[in-house]
Amino acid sequence: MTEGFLNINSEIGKLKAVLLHRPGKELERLTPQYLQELLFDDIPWLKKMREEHNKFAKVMKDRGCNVYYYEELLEEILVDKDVKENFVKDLVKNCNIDNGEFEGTLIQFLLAKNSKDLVEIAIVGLHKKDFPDIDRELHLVDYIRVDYPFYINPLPNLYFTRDIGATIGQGLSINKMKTPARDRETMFLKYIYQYNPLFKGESTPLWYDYKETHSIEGGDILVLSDKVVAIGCSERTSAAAIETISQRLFREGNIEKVIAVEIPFTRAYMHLDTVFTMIDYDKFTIYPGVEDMVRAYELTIGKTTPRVKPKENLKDALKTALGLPSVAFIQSGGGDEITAAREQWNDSTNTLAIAPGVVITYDRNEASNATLRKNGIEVIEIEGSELVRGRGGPRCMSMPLIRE
Ligand SMILES: NC(=[NH2+])NCCC[C@H](N)C(=O)O
Repeated sequence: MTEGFLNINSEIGKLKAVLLHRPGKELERLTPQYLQELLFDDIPWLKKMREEHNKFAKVMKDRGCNVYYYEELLEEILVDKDVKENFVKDLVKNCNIDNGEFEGTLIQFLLAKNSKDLVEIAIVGLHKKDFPDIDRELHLVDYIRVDYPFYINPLPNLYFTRDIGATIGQGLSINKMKTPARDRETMFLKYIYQYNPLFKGESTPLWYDYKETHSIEGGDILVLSDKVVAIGCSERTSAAAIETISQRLFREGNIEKVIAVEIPFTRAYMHLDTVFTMIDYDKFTIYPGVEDMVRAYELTIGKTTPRVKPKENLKDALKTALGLPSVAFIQSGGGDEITAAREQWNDSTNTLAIAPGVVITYDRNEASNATLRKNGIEVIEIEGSELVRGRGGPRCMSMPLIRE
């Protein structure tokens, strides 16, 4: 088997390649009416957001990391006629048009676009007013959805590339998202995985597929070492998915232990990485508000499903699984309850380690950043006034592909 491209054996090894998506016009399709459905709490200002995102990418590039863009990888594969045809059909199928005749018209409309424009529509969406006014017989569904603005929904959450897929070892998990708002994002990743030569499909094991039943999202997946993965059991990631992926990692990969971390099922803590991230070999940052609420379970290989052993607490579970004499939990928020809660909402604990003890964070989380520095961590701050409005930080906005 040829060497694959992907390689992630830790959360903290020097970051060499990462997958991002630069926020685009899909963000300008957010309106108050559809905020909740599209998983936003506020409407960002795109121009500023893109500036912030460019700086985020630059910080990583300056430290020797290759930055790949989702939209570019997708564009590259769509120059192939057959891939494009399948892609367009899948795209339209995903839109629940419920009108076979119109579906055909839409497919022809999209096939006539070049790769760049097609990717743009696939991400930004297709507003009804951007579709040529054709004479067609209206079906019941057209009357019923007359007020709904889109034929193809926008994907404003795509810049949170973390959640869509997760590199574990040399393989990839193409995640099954919990909500329809993000479904299509993972379908795109599957196309990239299958057809972009970068991913060398045949030498990259697939740990999970977006077509499976139970949801799992990348914000819950933390690769702690070449043998240990932590997976949050959360509002977004189900216990059943954790069992399925764990058993595969044990059987077909090098992973020996999975620590399932049960966190409260609520929007503020949607994924494990919104309250807990790894920042050095033996250091983690954690939101103090959840420390007593999380429960940890150790999963190891079983006959058909993994064996599950409840652990005393998270710290203990990490210490034994990683074989460390001790692990340090650095509490976010600088010791004040109100500050900690406010900064957690603004992703203070969603740090992205780009090397052991070196993390990228939002500058706005002043108290949490100061605490990290006091604990010997190098903190690289980026501005995130607009980026944060989608409820995600540097970790959510990045999907690591290669770490040293
Ligand atoms: N890994 C993360 N914490 N991602 C945050 C994703 C935020 C996004 N608006 C969502 O609700 O899906």
